Order: sequence, then structure tokens, then C-alpha cells
Amino acid sequence: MVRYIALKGLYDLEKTIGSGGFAKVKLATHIATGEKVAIKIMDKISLGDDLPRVKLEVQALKTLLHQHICRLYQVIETDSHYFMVIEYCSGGELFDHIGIEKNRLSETESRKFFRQIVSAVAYLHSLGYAHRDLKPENVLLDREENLKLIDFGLCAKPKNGIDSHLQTSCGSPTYAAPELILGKKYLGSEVDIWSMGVLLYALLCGFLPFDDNSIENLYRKILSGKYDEPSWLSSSSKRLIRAMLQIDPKKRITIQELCNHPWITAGFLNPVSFVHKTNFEKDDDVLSTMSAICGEHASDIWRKLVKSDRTDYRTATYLLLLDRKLRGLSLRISPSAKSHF
Ligand SMILES: O=C(Nc1ccc2c(c1)CCNCC2)c1ccc(-c2cn[nH]c2)cc1OCc1ccccc1
Repeated sequence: MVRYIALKGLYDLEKTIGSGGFAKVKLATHIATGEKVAIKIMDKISLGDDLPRVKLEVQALKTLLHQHICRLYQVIETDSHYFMVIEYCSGGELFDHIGIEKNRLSETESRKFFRQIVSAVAYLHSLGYAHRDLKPENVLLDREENLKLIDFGLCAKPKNGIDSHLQTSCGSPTYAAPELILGKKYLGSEVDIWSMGVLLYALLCGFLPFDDNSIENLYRKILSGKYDEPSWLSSSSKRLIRAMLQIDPKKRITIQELCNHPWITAGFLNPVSFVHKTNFEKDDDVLSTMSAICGEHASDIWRKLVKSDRTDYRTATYLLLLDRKLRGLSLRISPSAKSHF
């Protein structure tokens, strides 16, 4: 096991559970609380000119506080590496959850998950962000099967707001909107709607609307906007998918219309709202647990937390204790942690 000095005494690294382009994800234990976390480890050499993406993702995740967006607890930077300590999603990828035999979800189960995606994306857009890389691998589940969006490395917050055009072509073609693969100027909000249409189709059908081994055939299919509508699709879900997979972005359903769409609200009391976790809420039980260990007054700990950049070990300890409390578990801190916050 490679020892990372930067994590010593803070996190116990366990097995690697995923490795993507320039990052690998390891399971770990936050020593102070014993809570499981995921640590995304990136080495700066192989990041190369993708380095700004990490700063972008950290900046976005620090701002985004939502029950369906994977939480960032701590960032540790050394000369050679970035470590992003992130919320543990032991349910893995949503699409693995669908399982091989069933390979598709019922309309009711699809709706349950899709509403959570819509809630996260509506919140994202309300803050002027676009994800731009919505795809099955970036939709995880936590231990209670709550959906968590991950990987905001490509998310954009155009300087003059969500309605200003982006140009960078990014994300994977299979989920990319026509205007994006044509290299046209596009709106982040509109390409996210297209990608969500592809996700909804995959949930309801168990396969992708546009798929081909050759990239030019794949492009041709996407630009044609034609895809199969299997017999099991209800007319309401067909209408919604058609509204999202509109080639012309100006004809595509907007996120606000999506929140109120009949298919989305069917069986639910209310449209999707992007009410999110408030910012840092003060919790006296957590603060008194921390102050008992480190001998500082709870009010001093809170002042330091609010003033901090919210990515240090004290913040991670506070947030993980708060998670434990919200799950009805006891609040405990190992005495060894005292020296680390
Ligand atoms: O907690 C995460 N993943 C994760 C944790 C535990 C388990 C699994 C998965 C499934 C594999 N069986 C063991 C249980 C986890 C959290 C955050 C991020 C993350 C946030 N921004 N960027 C990455 C990535 C994560 O993972 C990637 C992954 C690995 C294997 C499969 C599915 C997903």
C-alpha cells in the first residue's frame, strides 16, 4: 500500500475502487470519526494541462450543497498530488444497480431516480452552473439508495451566467447534444437537458437511444435525432423523451418545464423543487462533541469553521459528525484526532 504522508493520521486508505483518466478513487476511513469516505487521488504530472479542471471541480463542489450532489469534505494539495475527500457512495453506479437480468427499471422506479437527477440539475442551473458531462458513470447511489451526481470536472460557470454561450466540446459523444458535437456555440443548460434525456431513455429502456461502434455512425444517429421507441414505453414517457431529445436546442424542454412535466409529477404531490441543503447549519451537539475532544470552546470552533475555506480536516470532521447525527448514530471522535484540527 503506497503511503501518502499527506494523509497520515487523518485517513486510513483502503482498496482502490475506480480509476479513470487522471484520477483514481480509493475507499478510506476518516480516522477521527471512523466514517467511510472516498478519496479521489490525482497526480499533478499526469493531470498536465487538465490541472485547471481540478480547481474548477473543487470550486464548484465547495459552492454546491445539495442532497443529490456528492459532498466534498476536504481537499489536500501536495507538490505532487491532489486528494479530494468525497462523500461515500457505497451503492456504486445507478446503472449497476439496475442489474443485468432486469436491465431496465419500471416507470415508477425510473421516476423516483430521475426526479432526483432533475432536482440536482435544476439547483445546478439555478446557480449558473452546467454539468456538461451527465452520463450513467456520473450517477451514483449512497448506502440509502439516494442518488448522487459526481464528477464536476467539466462543469462550467460561464462568467456572464448560464445563458451565455460555451464553445468547448467536452463530455462523451454518446450523451452529447447535436449542437455540441457540431462544435456550435451552445448553452450548458440545453446540453444538460439532452444528456438527461439520454439518461432517462437508458433507465426506461435498458439500452441507449444512440449507439454505434463507429464514431461517424454514432454522430449521424445523434444528428438525425431518430431513435427506437420500444413498445413498453408509455405515451407520457415517449412525449417527455421526445421533448428532451429535440435536435434544435431552442425547441428542447427547459429545466423549469421539466420540473413540472406531467410524467415527472405523476404520483407525486408536487413538482420537482430544487430546495437544497442550506449552507453550513450550526449544530450544537456536533460542536460540543468536537470541543470535548480538542478543549476549544464550541463557539470558537464554529467561528473557525465559518471563516475557513471549508476544505480542511476540521470541516471534514464537522460534516461527517453531522452526517452521523442525521443518520441517528452516536457522535464520537477518537482522541488521536485532537492534534489534527
Ligand atoms: O464512494 C464512491 N464509490 C464507491 C464506494 C463504495 C463502493 C462502490 C463505489 C461500489 C463498488 N463496491 C464497493 C462499494 C465514490 C464516491 C465519489 C466519487 C467521485 C466523486 N467525484 N468524482 C468521483 C466516486 C466514487 O466511486 C467511483 C466508483 C467506483 C466504483 C464503482 C462505481 C463508482
